[in-house]
This record gives sequence, C-alpha cells and structure tokens, in this order.
Amino acid sequence: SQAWGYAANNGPDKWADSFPIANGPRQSPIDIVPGEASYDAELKPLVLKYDPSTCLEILNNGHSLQVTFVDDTDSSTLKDGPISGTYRLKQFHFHWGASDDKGSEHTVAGTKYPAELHLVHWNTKYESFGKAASQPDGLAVVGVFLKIGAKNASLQKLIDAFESIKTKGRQSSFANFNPATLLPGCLDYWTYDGSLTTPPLLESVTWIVCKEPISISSEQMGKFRSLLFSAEGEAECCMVDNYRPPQPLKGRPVRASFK
Ligand SMILES: NS(=O)(=O)c1c(F)cccc1F
Ligand SMILES: [Zn+2]
Repeated sequence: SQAWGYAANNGPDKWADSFPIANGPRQSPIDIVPGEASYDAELKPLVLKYDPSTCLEILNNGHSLQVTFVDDTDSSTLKDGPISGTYRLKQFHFHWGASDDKGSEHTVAGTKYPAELHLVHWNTKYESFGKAASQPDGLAVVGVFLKIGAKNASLQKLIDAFESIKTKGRQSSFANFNPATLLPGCLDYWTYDGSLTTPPLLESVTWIVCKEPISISSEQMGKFRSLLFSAEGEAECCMVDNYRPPQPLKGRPVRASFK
C-alpha cells in the first residue's frame, strides 16, 4: 500500500482510505476560537521538567524533523495542567509551510502560523509510548506556535544539525539539548481531547496548545524548508507543507487556562 504523506496522491484528503479514524469524533488539529473557549479555573499551570541529558538524537523521518529522548525514567516529564499523573517526553517535532502564510496545524480564529512545535509525552500508567498511544488518556502533546521575528538561538542549535539529516531516514546524535528553551515565557494554554495529527491518527491525545508563540527568523524558516521529504538518490522534494488542516470539532469543549 502507498505510504502516507502530504502530496496530492497520499496527503490528508486520502488518509481516510487507509485510516478510517480520520473521520472520527476526536480528530486533530482544530481551529481554536478563543471567544468560544471556556475559562476553567480548575485547570492547573503546566509543570514541565526536562533533563537535557535525556536528549538522544535528531532525525529526518520523511515527514518531519524529530528530536528523540531517552524515556526509560521520569527525567523529562509533564505534569498538572489538564492531566493527572506523570507523562514522559518521548520526542518533539515540527510542522511548517512552504511560505510564511501557512504551516501550523492548529489555527487561532482561522489564523495560520508559519510553523508549530509538538512536544509529545506519554502517560506512565502505561508501559510504553506504543501502548499509551492506543489509550484515550495515553498521550499529551504540548503545541507551540512559531511566528516570524527575531532569530531564535535555541532553534539555531537544531538548524546547525540539519546538514546531517537533509534526507529521509538520516539521523545523527544530538546531546544536551534542553527543550524547555523552546517554550514561550507565558504558559497560558487551550486544551481539548484530540488525536495524533498524522497516521495512524489515534484518538489518544490530550492537546495543550500554548497561546503565546515563540519566534523564528525568516532565514531560520528557510533552513527548515531546505530539508527533504525524499531519500538520498531520489528526486529532491522539499520538506514543506507537512501539516494537516483543522478537523471538525464535533461538539468537543475547548477549555482555556486563562481569562
Ligand atoms: N503530530 S502529533 O504530535 O500528533 C504526533 C504524535 F503525537 C506522535 C507521533 C507522531 C505525530 F505526528
Ligand atoms: Zn505533530
């Protein structure tokens, strides 16, 4: 069967052919309409504790650039916020556009950002990411929007590794990176129940989307767009527009941690 991707022949409009859950009741991303989100005073502040020594490698998986972490202990965790228990950081990755007018998966009152960061965590009440990914409370993903502005020194550390992961399937060691340096100063968030935004589109994600974006410069955005979907030796295909558009809310509540 054809591998999924973001092109016309294998992109988001075709995913339901192999993954019927694509039309399910709690799909992601969504358009977040701030005026329709309800402030919930019981929502706690996010508690993110990341240990840079758990950072393992950076890779081009053919869909995005991803930084993976050692997740065999509770060294890098997400707690509180809308979730109960402890969720371990597994990886983070990005989605972005071919131009600055698109690229994010979540939108805010219809506004698309040029990119979106996803920090993926799994519930330690399950024994692994794989097991957790099939449970309704298995995953918690923190989404952070990127907007064009000042050069981002933390993102530059990732960008400096891009030459070694230009093509699909390439990975290189990547140590001592602290993902907390990618978080905005204010951790106000919206939260709702959703899914993975790529196949298998499992409906196991508590989404936590930060209201405040982080910055990326135009030049840095250009470096993201120089990565390739294609493998070495294949016809070059720029890694751009690797985002799923917003999906039907289907009556789900969206809560805000802030007034
Ligand atoms: N985009 S997303 O954050 O929903 C996501 C995950 F959480 C896990 C794996 C792949 C992936 F793309
Ligand atoms: Zn993602």
